[in-house]
Amino acid sequence: MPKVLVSDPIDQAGLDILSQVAQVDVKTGLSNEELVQIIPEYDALMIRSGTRVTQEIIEAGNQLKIIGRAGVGVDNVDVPAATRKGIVVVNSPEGNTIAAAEHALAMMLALSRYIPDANHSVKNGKWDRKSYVGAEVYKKTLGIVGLGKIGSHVAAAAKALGMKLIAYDPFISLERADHLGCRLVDMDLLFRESDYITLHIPKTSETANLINAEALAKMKPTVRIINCARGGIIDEAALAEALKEGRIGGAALDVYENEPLEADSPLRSLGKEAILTPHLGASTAEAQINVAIDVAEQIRDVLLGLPARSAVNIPGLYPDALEKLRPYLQLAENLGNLVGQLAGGRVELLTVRLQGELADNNSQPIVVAALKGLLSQALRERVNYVNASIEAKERGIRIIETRDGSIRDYTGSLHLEAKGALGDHSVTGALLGDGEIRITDIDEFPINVPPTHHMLFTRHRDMPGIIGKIGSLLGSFNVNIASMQVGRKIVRGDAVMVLSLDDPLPEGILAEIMKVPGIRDAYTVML
Ligand SMILES: NC(=O)C1=CN([C@@H]2O[C@H](COP(=O)(O)OP(=O)(O)OC[C@H]3O[C@@H](n4cnc5c(N)ncnc54)[C@H](O)[C@@H]3O)[C@@H](O)[C@H]2O)C=CC1
Ligand SMILES: O=C(O)C(=O)COP(=O)(O)O
Repeated sequence: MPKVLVSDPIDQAGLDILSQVAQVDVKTGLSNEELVQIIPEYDALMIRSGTRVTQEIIEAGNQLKIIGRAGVGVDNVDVPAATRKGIVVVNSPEGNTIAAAEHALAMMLALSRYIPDANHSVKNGKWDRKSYVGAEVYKKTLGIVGLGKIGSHVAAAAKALGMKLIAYDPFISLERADHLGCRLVDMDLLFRESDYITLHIPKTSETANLINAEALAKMKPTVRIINCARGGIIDEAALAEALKEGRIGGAALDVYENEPLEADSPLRSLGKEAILTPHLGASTAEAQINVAIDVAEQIRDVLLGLPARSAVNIPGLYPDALEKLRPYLQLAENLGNLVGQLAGGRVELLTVRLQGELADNNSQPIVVAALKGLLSQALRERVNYVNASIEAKERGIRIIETRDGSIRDYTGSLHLEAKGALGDHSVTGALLGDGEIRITDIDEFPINVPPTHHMLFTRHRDMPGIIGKIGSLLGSFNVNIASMQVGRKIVRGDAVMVLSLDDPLPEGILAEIMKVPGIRDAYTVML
């Protein structure tokens, strides 16, 4: 039974799903060293924001197939390291959207009315109404940085509160912003015009320190900033200083550069103009059930050999597309494997041509599948859909993708050409109506054979007796032939022979085949 390590608190609903297919160990609060020590025995790791999955942990995880982040942000996972090692990283892109958006809205209103401090003072026996005269959000300008899932939900609610909305997000369309009632502006203008600024962007190298001293200096002295996105997007020291000096109106933070927040952080000593929560954006019962189920299902599926629906490091493999392309991915993998062997390894150029109805599809998964096949001789099970592109890049394999929808011999077919140690070789394959795969062309010789585990290819002169000789030679080595096909362009010209074999070819037989008069070349291929 596979083993799953759950290293952060996860709702029982997720653990129940994992338990159907794996031994589940919940061990929270482990140090990096402890994780490095125990990770080799696990097939999957399930986390939230509390576990930092470092390169060291990933490298030690020799059994690891999947890292599941029960939430959105994967900035605590070294995704490039996982990709290189062929480990799928999945998250739950929508499971906690509402929770995070509602937390940001709660922070905005609480900040405007000093609710945490007012509450604290009443509980401490006071009745102070003078100190807590707040501000209304109605008709104020809310600047939303990041108009994705959470930002959009915040926008809809803020609209209902009567706020004016402006947004900065270089990756969304004017139409989308318009639809949300938001005016798209540049970042500078957002900083200058906003009465409230709320952040809903991922932490990346571009967004780190986005709100620094320089940005703070552009803002209104009354601006209130809400960060329920990620720590490190705001320069905490600069923010604390601006608040202390009254250069901005307030800040509500849920996330911090270092979590837990340091005991001596200058943020902790701020007054009623600052609200701090301990990364509670996703902490609702509903969100925790959603993300736990979403990610546990994906871990279960990957452990069962099925694809994950929200992998962050498998390009282009979205569930709908995947379902449609699945038979073609198998075809691409078989053909990649075949052409790689025919080209004799050390492939420097792979041309992938999508033909017929296949030409209408996203080529990226097909190319990845072809590369996986191509590299599988060298890398065996170490290559998968996650790392095939990186491995190919590291080996300097150039890729050319083309499409030709007009080739309609079969509904959809795929043509691969590889330039390798043995020169240029090409293969074409198609899917038949019943989903069966056929190799339909090798080095431009038409054939029609299903791929099988053991295959023998020859290049020879089309002449009487050659097929019989090969047949009896294989028989003398006790190799059973499942099917045989000859492809030729002209009678008594050059030809190819493809044999599907039930048994592996024994040592030495290729040399014997090469001695048969008329044979120019012979290759064995294992798919
Ligand atoms: N506090 C908490 O507990 C939670 C925090 N989060 C954080 O919220 C973030 C956003 O989550 P979603 O809305 O679900 O993600 P999303 O992917 O739907 O939206 C992110 C938006 O940011 C935009 N963006 C990316 N780089 C940008 C840049 N440099 N400047 C401006 N916009 C940029 C993208 O175009 C996208 O529209 C997550 O990455 C995560 O870090 C998410 C859930 C809970
Ligand atoms: O989903 C996210 O990005 C979050 O920040 C939620 O973090 P958490 O799972 O509550 O530790």
